[in-house]
Amino acid sequence: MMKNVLLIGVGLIGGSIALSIKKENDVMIFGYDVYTESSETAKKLGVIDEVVRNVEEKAATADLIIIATPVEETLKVMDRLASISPAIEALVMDVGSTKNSIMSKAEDLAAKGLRFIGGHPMAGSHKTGVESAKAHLLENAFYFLTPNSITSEKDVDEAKDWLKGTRAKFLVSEPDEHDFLTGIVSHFPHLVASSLVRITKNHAVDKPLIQQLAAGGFRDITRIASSSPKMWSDIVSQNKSHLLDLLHEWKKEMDEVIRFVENGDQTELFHYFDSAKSFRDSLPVRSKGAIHPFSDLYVDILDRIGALSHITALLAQSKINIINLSILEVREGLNAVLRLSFQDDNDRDQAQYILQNEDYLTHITL
Ligand SMILES: NC(=O)c1ccc[n+]([C@@H]2O[C@H](COP(=O)([O-])OP(=O)(O)OC[C@H]3O[C@@H](n4cnc5c(N)ncnc54)[C@H](O)[C@@H]3O)[C@@H](O)[C@H]2O)c1
Ligand SMILES: O=C(O)C(=O)C[C@]1(C(=O)O)C=C[C@@H](O)C=C1
Repeated sequence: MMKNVLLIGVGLIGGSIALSIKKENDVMIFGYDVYTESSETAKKLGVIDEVVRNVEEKAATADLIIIATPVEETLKVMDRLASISPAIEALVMDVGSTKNSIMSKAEDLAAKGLRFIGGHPMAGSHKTGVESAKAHLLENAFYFLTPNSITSEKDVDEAKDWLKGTRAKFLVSEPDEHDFLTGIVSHFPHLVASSLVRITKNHAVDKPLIQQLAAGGFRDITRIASSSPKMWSDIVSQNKSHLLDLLHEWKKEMDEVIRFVENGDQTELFHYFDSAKSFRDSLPVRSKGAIHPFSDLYVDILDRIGALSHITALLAQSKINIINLSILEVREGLNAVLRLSFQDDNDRDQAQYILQNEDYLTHITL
């Protein structure tokens, strides 16, 4: 029997989950967004089946409701759903990057009959909006589920079943453990990336050449600073306590770095970089999520006119879509490394095959 899914917040993550649900289920997906243009675009793209204007009416007949708004908005949407009378029967899930505040709200609303399970896919992008949604965005990524005290095993299984088309790997966790872990690997790095960009911006006022030079490493470490400011200001407000601890730890770490640099002690500096390198190199490169939102291929190229266009033309002829492209190192006349990002491993492997046949030296990892 056809089921009804109501998506509230029709953006990158909500749209991607809607597409993955469509793949596996006989469903009608109804989309509501504060910006009606977003839900209208989603309908044109086939991400949702119908644009919703009256949330309360659709919620009453939905089997599943997915809240995919910025996390401060999620709290308001939850209140709104809990105030519907008679109480809605749908399983309600969210996708927010924080879980403590949302799950404590869910505990409060459980008394009003709101059947809620928290969720957070650990993959995404700095891009926003339904135009960037992909059915396979969350493939192989970890997907946190945070049940509350009244969530039954049956609800957890129901949630996993709805989300099976994401091909994500589920992790059931306590909300506070979730916020601690994601604080370290996602939220805190975000603050650091934005602070690096701001320091650079301040210097660029007097020295505009900085903007031209900020390529390679700077772009790698600051990509996430291009994400949605609303999404991130909401996340930081909701994970305040863990982030304050981490920021104090970071200050101490920087004091130590200042000491190493002041002392000019090569051995201390070497160990500092070496221990960071060992841990970074040990991270699983093939898993999706925090480290690898897309599949990358590295290609050695010569610094010659037409070198880039030759590669992009070869891939275009085979209809392989390059999601992103960057040059990691280039000094005049020497080899450079071109990093090509693809939507998935399949595209990457095909690209590798084509380029190797043309005698390009390619690598999956650097
Ligand atoms: N972007 C990522 O990498 C990522 C990954 C995992 C989880 N998340 C979480 O997913 C959620 C959505 O993020 P996104 O990246 O899809 O953002 P997005 O900006 O692409 O989509 C959010 C959508 O919610 C809409 N919206 C805002 N307030 C609303 C409200 N009150 N009612 C209805 N719609 C409203 C916006 O108009 C927008 O279309 C956030 O909670 C975020 O923390 C994001
Ligand atoms: O790849 C990115 O652009 C992301 O920022 C994705 C990322 C992350 O930090 O890993 C960001 C926030 C989400 O809650 C989950 C994933």
